[in-house]
Amino acid sequence: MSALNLEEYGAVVPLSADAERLVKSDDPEHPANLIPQLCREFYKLGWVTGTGGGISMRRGPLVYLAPSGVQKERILPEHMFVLPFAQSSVPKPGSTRDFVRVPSKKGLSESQCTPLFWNAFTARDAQSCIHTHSQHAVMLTLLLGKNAKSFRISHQEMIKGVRLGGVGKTLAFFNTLEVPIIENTAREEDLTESMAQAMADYPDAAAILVRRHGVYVWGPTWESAKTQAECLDYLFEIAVKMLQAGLPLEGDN
Ligand SMILES: CSC[C@@H](O)[C@@H](O)C(=O)COP(=O)(O)O
Ligand SMILES: [Zn+2]
Repeated sequence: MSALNLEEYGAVVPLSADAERLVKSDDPEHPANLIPQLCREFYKLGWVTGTGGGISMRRGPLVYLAPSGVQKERILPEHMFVLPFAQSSVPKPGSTRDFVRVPSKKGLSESQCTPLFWNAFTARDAQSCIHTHSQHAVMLTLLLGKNAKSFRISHQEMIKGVRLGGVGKTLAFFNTLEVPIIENTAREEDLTESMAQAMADYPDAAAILVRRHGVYVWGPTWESAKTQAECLDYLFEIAVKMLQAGLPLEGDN
């Protein structure tokens, strides 16, 4: 039987046989417990309503993923998919994926956001990535207009909660925050290449906005990804209000 070396946990876990223990833990900080709990919080913020959006986390050599198209505020630890981080290619839904653990409940498939989460894990070495359908993000992309390739804002205190590239040093009050905007596609997974390209074009960006859809935000820890998602959502919301009030997003006049 093939085995996955979980060196960090001092154990070699045989694939399939012992996989259930990957999602059973008394530790509230374990991804299998945290993902359902955070999805409940994000639901209350309007970030993951109507089944879309979510969060993925890495733990050692593994990636934890929620199921697709389910009520995200009701998912349970036993609904988690677990994939090894080391994959020969980005694990797109429907392609060959080396699951370490799949839920026994029938009809579940891993989140359609999986290859997009993977972009953050591979290009930024992020440990967690959040996808929201926040109306603040969507409304901002509409107000900025079809030709806007990015969102820029300066002179806002909450900029200080955002990190360079999402994983580096925090920005300063006098820095200008810039978040690229990509066009939406019919299927979530079809955003994979344009998100990767935007991340390459904007190495300092901490997130990617998707026009008429939402945002992807990541961080070096789940706490940092959540903090940055909150700061960015605040900035998206205030930017919407500033644009509606006819105020410039950059400068301090
Ligand atoms: C209203 S559902 C929209 C979703 O298909 C899509 O935008 C999305 O975020 C996918 O999330 P998933 O995790 O596959 O349920
Ligand atoms: Zn989405």
